[in-house]
Amino acid sequence: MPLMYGAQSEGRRDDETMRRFRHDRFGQFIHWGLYSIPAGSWNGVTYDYAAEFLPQSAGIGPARWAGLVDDFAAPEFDPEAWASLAADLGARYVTVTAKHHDGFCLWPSSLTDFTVAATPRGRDVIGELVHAYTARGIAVHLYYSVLDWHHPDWRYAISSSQDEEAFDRYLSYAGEQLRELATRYPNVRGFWFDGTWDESVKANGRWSWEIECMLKRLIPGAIVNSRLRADEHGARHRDSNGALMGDYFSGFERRLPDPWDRTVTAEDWEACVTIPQNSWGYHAGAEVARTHKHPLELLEQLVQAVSLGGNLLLNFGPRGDGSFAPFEKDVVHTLGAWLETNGACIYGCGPADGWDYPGWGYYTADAETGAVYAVVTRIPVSGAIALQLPERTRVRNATAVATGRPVPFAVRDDRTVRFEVDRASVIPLAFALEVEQRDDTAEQPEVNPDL
Ligand SMILES: Cc1ccc([C@@H]2N[C@@H](C)[C@@H](O)[C@H]2O)cc1
Repeated sequence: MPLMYGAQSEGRRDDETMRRFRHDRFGQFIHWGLYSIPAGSWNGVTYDYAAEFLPQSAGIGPARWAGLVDDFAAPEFDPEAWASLAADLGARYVTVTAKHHDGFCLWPSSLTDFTVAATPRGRDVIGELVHAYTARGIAVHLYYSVLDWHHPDWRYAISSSQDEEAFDRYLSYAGEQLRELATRYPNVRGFWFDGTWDESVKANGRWSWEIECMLKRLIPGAIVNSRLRADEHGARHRDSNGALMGDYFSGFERRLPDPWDRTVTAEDWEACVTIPQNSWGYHAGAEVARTHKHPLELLEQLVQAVSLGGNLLLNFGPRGDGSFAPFEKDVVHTLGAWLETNGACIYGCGPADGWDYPGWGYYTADAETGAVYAVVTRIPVSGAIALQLPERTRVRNATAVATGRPVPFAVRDDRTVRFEVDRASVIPLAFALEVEQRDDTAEQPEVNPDL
C-alpha cells in the first residue's frame, strides 16, 4: 500500500557507519538517573519491580520525584573510569540514557529546568561521557524516552481536542530536545528510542518520520533504532507493508530469538538484556540477589546474537553515586577476558550460512574472510562434538581461537567431522575452522574415524 510515513529506506544500510555498528556486535547499555538514588525503595518500602519504574511502583508524583535532583551529587561519577570499564568489558559502543521515562535530562537542556544543571554539581553528564567514550574509540548512542512522566503535556492517548493540543506541544518539546542533542553532541553515532508504545505516539507516525529525517540531516549517517517509528496507520517497527523502519530492529528486550531461527538474519537487529532478572536502573536488591544471570550466560547470549546476525546491548545500572556494583564488575572481567582472546569469533562476525544450529553451541563466520567459528557452550556427555557440514564442504584444519593451537578432529563421513573436547576446557570454547568447497568429483575425504 502507498505510505507517506513508512520505511525511509529498503534493505540493509551498507554505509561505513552502519558497517561499523554491525562489526561492533557488542554494546554496553547504561541506565543512570534519579531512579539510581532510591534504587527501588521509597519511604522504607522496597519494590521488586524495575528500579527505574519506582515512580509508578510507589505512586510518586512528578513534584515529589523532582526532589531527588538535590540528591544527585554523584561523587563517584568519573567519565574516564566509565570509559575504561566499557573498554575492559570489550564493548565497542555505549548507549546512555539521556532522558528516561521520568523526564530527567542528563544534559543541561535549555528546554526544561528538570536537568543535571539543577543538581548540586551541575555537570553535563552526557557531554562528559560522550567525550570520554569517544576518546577511547568507543562509539556513543543516546537513549531518549518519548514517554515523559514529568512533562505536563504528555498524554498516553488523545481523547479530546485539548489532549491533541497538549500532546502537539509535547511533541514539539521532544523534537526540540532531539535537535538540541544532535547539535550539542554531533559526534554521537546514533539514537536509541524507547517509550513509543502508547496510542498518543502511535497516532503521530508523521512526527516520528520527521524526527528520523531531522536526526539524519543534522548527523549524516546517524543510526536510529526501529522503536522510534510508527507509520501513518500506527504500525510500529515495521510499516504497514512489512518494511523495517529505522536502521535495525530493536524489539528484542530481555530476550533473544530462538537459536535456530534463521529468519532474523534477514535484517540488522540488536537485543538489549539486563544482568539482574528485571531492572535496568540500579536496584539495591540486586547487590544481594541470587537471581542475576551468570556472566557466562550473558556471554552465551552474545555468541547467540552474533550467530544470528545481531548485536547484543548489555545493560549496566551504576549506583546513584556513580560507582558500579561488584556483580557488574565481575561481568566486565569475565566477558572482557574471554573477548580478549576469543574476540575474533565475535567482532566482524555474523551467521555462518549453511551451518545449522548444532545444539552444543553456535557457529559464526567472519563477514570479510568467511572464516567459520564453532563456539562450544555445552560439552555433550560423550565429550565429543559432531559438526554437520554444509554440502560439498571440507574442513582443512581447525585451531583453538584462544591459543592458536591446532585441534585434532576425525572425519566420520563426507558430511560429519568430530572433535574431542577436553571437559576441563574453558567454555565457551571457540574453534576456527579452515573450510573449503569440495569439488564433488574430487576424491572423497579420508575417513579417519579412530582419531
Ligand atoms: C514494560 C516496560 C516498559 C519500558 C521498559 C524500558 N525499556 C528498557 C530498555 C528500559 O529502559 C526499561 O525501563 C521496560 C519495560
